[in-house]
Amino acid sequence: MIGSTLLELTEVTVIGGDTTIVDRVTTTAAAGSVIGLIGPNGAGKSTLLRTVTGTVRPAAGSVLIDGRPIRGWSARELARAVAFVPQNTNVDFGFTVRDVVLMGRHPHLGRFGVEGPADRELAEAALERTGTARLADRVITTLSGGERQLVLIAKALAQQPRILVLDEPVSALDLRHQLTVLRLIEAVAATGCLVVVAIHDLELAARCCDRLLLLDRGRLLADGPPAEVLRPDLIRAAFGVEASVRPHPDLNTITVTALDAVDREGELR
Ligand SMILES: Nc1ncnc2c1ncn2[C@@H]1O[C@H](COP(=O)(O)OP(=O)(O)OP(=O)(O)O)[C@@H](O)[C@H]1O
Repeated sequence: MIGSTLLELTEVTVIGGDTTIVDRVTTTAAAGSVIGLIGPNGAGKSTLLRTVTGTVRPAAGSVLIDGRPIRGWSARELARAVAFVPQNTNVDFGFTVRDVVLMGRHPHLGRFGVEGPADRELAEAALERTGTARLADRVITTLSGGERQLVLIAKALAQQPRILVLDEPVSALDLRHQLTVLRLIEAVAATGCLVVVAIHDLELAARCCDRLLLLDRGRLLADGPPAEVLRPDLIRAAFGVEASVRPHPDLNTITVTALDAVDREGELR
């Protein structure tokens, strides 16, 4: 169930070199909802996600969690509230999968940093939920890209965050594992967690997100339910493609098919 506002971005602006990477983005997101971040390569999706995880500091604007600016939060406080699954799954050399998932518990451990039985149980549960329990004793560097992606999702689940931030979580996954992650996202949101996910697959985005934010060259071009954002004119303006957008024949969702590349400097700007 969608709850009250948990995350508020106000006029968030990020500058890199002499480029404005994120340009005055304002939005809010409620606990228990799934927010999808879509847009072309280089639109600023990862950068915007990293303003929520606190790893990128906006040049202007504010990021609030629970009404409090995260600028003043300690790294540990932030890590308790926000879990991040990055796009490039660089992993810690030599650790087993179980060790990596247990690391998700670190922000919650006491002064001596020792995991207890409850932490181990949460890690095992996260391994089960992501279908990675059979890999638990493997060294993470020996896993395939998709397996690694699932393990990092397991680590984030073990963290029990209030906000789960995922950057392209299904990019390396086969159809079945994409569904696994889709269901996990739904299940995590049902527990009251806010899920913010950057995703290129517009059909998956439509299926799993309550709301989509369409970013284009750092600017928020649209913010609303999937059916309102995945319109041919908006897709043309952001992605530079003519697209066919149709109701799905079997499911209560929509299909998006790119037909032709067109000039991106379209009618919307
Ligand atoms: N430190 C920086 N200095 C200059 N430009 C940067 C810097 N960091 C990122 N950029 C640029 O900002 C733009 C947005 O990058 P970002 O990774 O946020 O995009 P994205 O929407 O996640 O893209 P993709 O879909 O390709 O992952 C890119 O053009 C990138 O090259």
